[in-house]
Amino acid sequence: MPSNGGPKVSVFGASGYAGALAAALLQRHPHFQLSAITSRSDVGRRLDDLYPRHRVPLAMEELDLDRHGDVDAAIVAYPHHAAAPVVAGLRERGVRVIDLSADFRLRDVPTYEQWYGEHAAPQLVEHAAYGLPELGYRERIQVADVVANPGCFPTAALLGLAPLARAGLIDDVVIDAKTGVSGAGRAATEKTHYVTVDENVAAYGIAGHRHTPEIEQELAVLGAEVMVTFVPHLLPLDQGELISAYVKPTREISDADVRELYADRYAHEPFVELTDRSPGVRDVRETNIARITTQVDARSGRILVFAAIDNLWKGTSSQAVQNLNLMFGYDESEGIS
Ligand SMILES: NC(=O)C1=CN([C@@H]2O[C@H](COP(=O)(O)OP(=O)(O)OC[C@H]3O[C@@H](n4cnc5c(N)ncnc54)[C@H](OP(=O)(O)O)[C@@H]3O)[C@@H](O)[C@H]2O)C=CC1
Ligand SMILES: CC(=O)N[C@@H](CCC(=O)OP(=O)(O)O)C(=O)O
Repeated sequence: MPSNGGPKVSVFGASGYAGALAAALLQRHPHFQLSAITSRSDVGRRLDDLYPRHRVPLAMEELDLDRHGDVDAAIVAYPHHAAAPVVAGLRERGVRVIDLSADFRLRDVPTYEQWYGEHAAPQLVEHAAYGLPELGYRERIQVADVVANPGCFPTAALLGLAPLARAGLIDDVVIDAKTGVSGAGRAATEKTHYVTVDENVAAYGIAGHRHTPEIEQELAVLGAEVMVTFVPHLLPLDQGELISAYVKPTREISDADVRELYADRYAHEPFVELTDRSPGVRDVRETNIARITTQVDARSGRILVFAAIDNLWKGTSSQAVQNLNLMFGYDESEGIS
């Protein structure tokens, strides 16, 4: 364990894909000290035994809020519902928290309960900052005690659509998304079984994926009050995510003007890459980068937007470290460039 004197951070749920990567990024971070990692089913097991490539030589411990809460910050990498009570316990101990689950992303508790069921810590919702810095949340994240790290699909979709939303250009939008299997977490199910996924591609969550209200909430904040059609597809990839968005614009706009809008909006964003080439998931693999391209379809007048991210990096764990950097006053690229 490094003792570089920087803020101490615990990672809860380190045996999962997101928690393990968060621990690995913190382990080699120039400022933070990875203090402890926890799990329920892998207590005593070293993380570099479970995930050798992450090279974190620490054993996972059983959660003890008093001991593991004696830190400056924590990353909670639990599933939704399980996260909220632990986030509340950490806040009672004064720990600043980044929650990777969906528990604090939706600002309206009834909307959360409609999509996820009963909320275990509704009193904390109004205190959470939405952890997508590029959407204009940097100042809120810097002072936040709870940061709700966005969902992976909302990260890609919102980064792809934000310039259009801010410009009042979205009349209607369909978001078609593709994801690798690691997005479903470590537990194997029929949906993620090799035999189901290999050589296959299929839509899921068709009747309404739970990321839909999160995307709508943030588009509305940016000025686009739209009902979104969002359909994800599962591909035989481990990591990576691509969204293809089809926007009916509120007014006619040229391809050059759309490109200029994006270039202006993202000119100073270290983690947004604009490209003329259709972005692929391999272009952003194991990076905190969102790679985006736009194209106006001259025939239909629709604006087409493509955005690729790595679901475990910008979609989750490296974005969490980006947020942690902001919360503790470091350059937001530290440890994730
Ligand atoms: N994978 C991805 O691409 C993304 C994930 N996220 C979110 O990040 C969080 C973690 O995801 P991911 O790592 O993929 O999931 P995993 O299923 O891989 O890991 C979940 C972790 O939480 C622990 N856990 C599971 N159930 C409970 C429980 N009831 N109480 C306490 N701990 C529990 C698990 O270990 P153990 O059972 O040993 O305790 C494990 O450490 C989730 O909220 C997910 O939605 C967000 C964006 C993208
Ligand atoms: C392949 C797969 O199942 N992916 C997940 C997305 C994971 C994620 O980003 O979302 P949360 O943090 O909101 O769980 C899903 O569609 O639910």
